[in-house]
Amino acid sequence: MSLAAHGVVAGYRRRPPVLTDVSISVPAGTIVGLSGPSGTGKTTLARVLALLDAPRAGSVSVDDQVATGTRFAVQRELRGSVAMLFQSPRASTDPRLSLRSIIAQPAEVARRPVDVEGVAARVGLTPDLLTRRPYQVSDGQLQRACLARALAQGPRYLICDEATAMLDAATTATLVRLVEAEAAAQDVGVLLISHDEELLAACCSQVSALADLRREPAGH
Ligand SMILES: Nc1ncnc2c1ncn2[C@@H]1O[C@H](COP(=O)(O)OP(=O)(O)OP(=O)(O)O)[C@@H](O)[C@H]1O
Repeated sequence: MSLAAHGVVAGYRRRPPVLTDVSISVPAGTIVGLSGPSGTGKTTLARVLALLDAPRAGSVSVDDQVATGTRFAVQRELRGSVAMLFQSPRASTDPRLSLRSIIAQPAEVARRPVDVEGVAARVGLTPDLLTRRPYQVSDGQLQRACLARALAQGPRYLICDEATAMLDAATTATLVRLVEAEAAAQDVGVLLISHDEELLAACCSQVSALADLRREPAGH
């Protein structure tokens, strides 16, 4: 059981591809680290693995089932199977919504029942915070709400793309412990993308540099 990219080629519009023949596997229940210099394509790979963007070539599979589309066009069985936690909780939340609505939204769109209080408790958000809007909570609290939103979808895999880069050391440690607990308790496979080599070494069973996942086409 794993989330896997097989020979993925991906990029933006007519520009040359950012990723060339990249393969990676994130086994269920494990935390795999991904490092690499800025601008080399980690977020691009994350978005392809999260079934948000389609690869130009190659494929993504979730528990051996190859994804046939992206977003809402992905086959029903894989919808919501990969969740993503982004770097900036403020950029990835609607400032007009309460934390309760933010957490519930993706599950509601997918017409799935969601236990907002339960999932909020799992990430350490007290009920009084659920009525607040993003500007009324700290970055750390908002990132917890984003994690709760991701978990509310019942994902089999979670991709954290520099999700702690804007948080202080103590909040980073708390968030990472929460993610570790989810991986262990729910058998969620996690891809942890970070520039922080110490963080990756501390919590990942395996760490890859993006450059090592890439095989240049023959002749290059
Ligand atoms: N929406 C987009 N349109 C066009 N080019 C893009 C877009 N997003 C990213 N790129 C380009 O693709 C390349 C890879 O970007 P990407 O964000 O995947 O790298 P990254 O390794 O995640 O970087 P960072 O560590 O800074 O987040 C960069 O050259 C970037 O400028």
